[in-house]
Amino acid sequence: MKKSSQTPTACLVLADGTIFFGHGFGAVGDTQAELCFNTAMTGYQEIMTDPSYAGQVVTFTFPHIGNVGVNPEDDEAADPVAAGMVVKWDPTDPSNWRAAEDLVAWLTRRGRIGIGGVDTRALTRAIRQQGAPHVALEHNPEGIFDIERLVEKARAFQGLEGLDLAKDVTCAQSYKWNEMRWSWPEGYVARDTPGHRVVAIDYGAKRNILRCLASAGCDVTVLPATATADDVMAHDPQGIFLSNGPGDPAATGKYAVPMIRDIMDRSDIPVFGICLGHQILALALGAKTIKMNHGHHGANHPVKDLETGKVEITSMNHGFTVDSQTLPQGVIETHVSLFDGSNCGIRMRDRPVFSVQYHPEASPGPQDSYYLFERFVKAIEAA
Ligand SMILES: NC(=O)CC[C@H](N)C(=O)O
Repeated sequence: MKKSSQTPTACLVLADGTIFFGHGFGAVGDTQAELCFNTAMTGYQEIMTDPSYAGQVVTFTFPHIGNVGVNPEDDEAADPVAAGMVVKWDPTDPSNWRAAEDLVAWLTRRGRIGIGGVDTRALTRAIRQQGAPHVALEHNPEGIFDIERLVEKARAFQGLEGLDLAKDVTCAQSYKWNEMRWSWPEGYVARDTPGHRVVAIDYGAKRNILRCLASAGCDVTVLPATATADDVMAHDPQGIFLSNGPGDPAATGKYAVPMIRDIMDRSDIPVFGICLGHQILALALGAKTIKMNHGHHGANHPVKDLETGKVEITSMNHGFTVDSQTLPQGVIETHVSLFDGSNCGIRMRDRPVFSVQYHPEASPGPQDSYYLFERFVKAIEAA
């Protein structure tokens, strides 16, 4: 482990005035955000580059962060999106054949702040008790902190409720996606088909989702979040995919929700949504979404498929949830979380339209849910 100085060089301040001092690493400066915790034991790079983490600082409950370094293949987006990271142990030097760079150099180069030496158990308990707090995080090698200013900064953070971040992280222009997965879950192979025309709406799409769609046999065209139904239909799609993404799903109510309603009024095209895409689809069908206390972020969340009785271990990252009490007639709840009973999947009774709250692309995480990509392709083939 790298030697760490005794003087605190970073400071995490919660809006209620609680202070955690630690060792700064990565970029120097400060940031304000909502604080969450992630329980995954692998995948810190994928987590930091998942666009759904915009506006959030991530506390890693697993202490070995930095041990496998970072590499260009594991980026889920062009740049890290999470505002910062909180860890228990200072990042170690990497020891892995895939490492192209060490985490600290990567964070510094890419402008993201880290704090090490934090009691992440105490912090995680605080997050569970208070609900995801608003925080300010500063890294200052001089070790001089204006705590009052940081408390004010934390309090001034608007919070994710009502915040539309999907339009900030979406692509500027449409593009084709051709890359496949690097490897396949047991029992699956890449489909060598001419490819079904799929339009993927990018609300902050993770690259591995697009890889999974391509690997399952989709010819993927990615469109920006604000694409209209006309823009989508101009591609003559056989399937429509709604991606994951950051912020409050209800805040996309002016563009994404009406676009999906419009598409469903005009056609019977199969629709598949993941995470934010799931929430936006639920809103379009007439349900409501609500903010959770501290959300679900990890790679170990058990989900029950209510139609088969099977339990999947899933990867999750969400702070909002679909209120299953508000699902309208004709929309079936297909999956629930075995942690808290919250909604994890829906489908329309009489149309090939379905979505899940969790991340079947498993990046990082278990591969149990890959079957959903195949289900989407089979729905396209049956349509
Ligand atoms: N991963 C996601 O797509 C997150 C969806 C949404 N921003 C939430 O936090 O619930």
